[in-house]
Amino acid sequence: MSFFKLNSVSKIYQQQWVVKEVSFTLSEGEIFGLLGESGSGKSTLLRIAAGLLDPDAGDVWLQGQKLRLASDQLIPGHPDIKIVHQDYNLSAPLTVRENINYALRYYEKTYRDERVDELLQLCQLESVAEHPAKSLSGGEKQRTAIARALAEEAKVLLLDEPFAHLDLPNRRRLTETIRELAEQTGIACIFVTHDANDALSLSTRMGILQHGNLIQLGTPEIIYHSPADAYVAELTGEINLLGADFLKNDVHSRLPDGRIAVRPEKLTLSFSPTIYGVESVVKRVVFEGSHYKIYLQAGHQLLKVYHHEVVPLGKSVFVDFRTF
Ligand SMILES: Nc1ncnc2c1ncn2[C@@H]1O[C@H](COP(=O)(O)OP(=O)(O)OP(=O)(O)O)[C@@H](O)[C@H]1O
Repeated sequence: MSFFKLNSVSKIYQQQWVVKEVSFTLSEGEIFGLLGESGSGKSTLLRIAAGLLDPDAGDVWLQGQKLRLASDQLIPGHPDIKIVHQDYNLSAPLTVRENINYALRYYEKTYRDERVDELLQLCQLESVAEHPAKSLSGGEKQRTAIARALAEEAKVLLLDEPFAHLDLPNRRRLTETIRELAEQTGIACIFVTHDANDALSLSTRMGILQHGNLIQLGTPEIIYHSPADAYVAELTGEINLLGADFLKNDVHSRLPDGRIAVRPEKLTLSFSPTIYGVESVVKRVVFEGSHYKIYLQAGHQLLKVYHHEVVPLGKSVFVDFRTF
């Protein structure tokens, strides 16, 4: 029995599939990233998973129990499944502590105070506990919204674009918070994002949504290194899509369209001929911090390679494709 399961879930709006027969499962403590472009159906799927929206077909299961339809309930949703929306929905004049406390207003005071302290610590909010919500940074607001959602213990946490509008330090902090939450409480988490880096770095497993279809499901490593098609390859990072005839040997696996997908970091560049090296000319050089991205022309094929030092424009170099 899986902990949390979406079983062939579909949603149709105006005769269009917005979500089409999507199935996946989550174990306890798992963090599942749902990656897709704007309009791919991520928020719709998340609302169905929360029990807030009825699917047109399929069902959602938590610990072997089928979720009741939203339309069958006075207050839609499930007590063990919490969702944090993009707008946070905090009470601006109240402090962080008060915002979390409010979610526990029906509980006895001693328990409430203890639980709020625990959540402040878990969500790294102790230093801003007495600050009003309106004065918080985007990252602090997001963590407060998560703490409030988790005030009553839950089994599944659903996050709609949790990294949107966050700068890099806040993204890192939130990543850490979500990881710790999953490890310490065993909560299963689904987050939706249109940013491949967030999905790759946080997910234990992830799914790619395109026009409502879940086109690939797997660990970040599998999806990054063995994308199902050119769309997934391009969505998840820099990629060289080599024409079907570009490489004579078949050491690289091919995409369904016959092309070969190779990440730039898998290629090596040398300045003297090598046995398998493909001769090419440097067209453009871009500094990207940890490396230079070198654009090369090899016959009709444009290539991208990462290199540790700058290379002069127009120089002839050799690219080796054997390295994996
Ligand atoms: N209530 C509705 N009625 C009609 N169409 C809808 C409704 N809700 C969503 N849609 C459509 O369904 C599609 C998927 O929307 P959804 O919000 O799930 O996508 P998304 O991947 O979350 O997009 P974004 O990243 O922009 O939030 C879009 O084309 C949207 O216009």
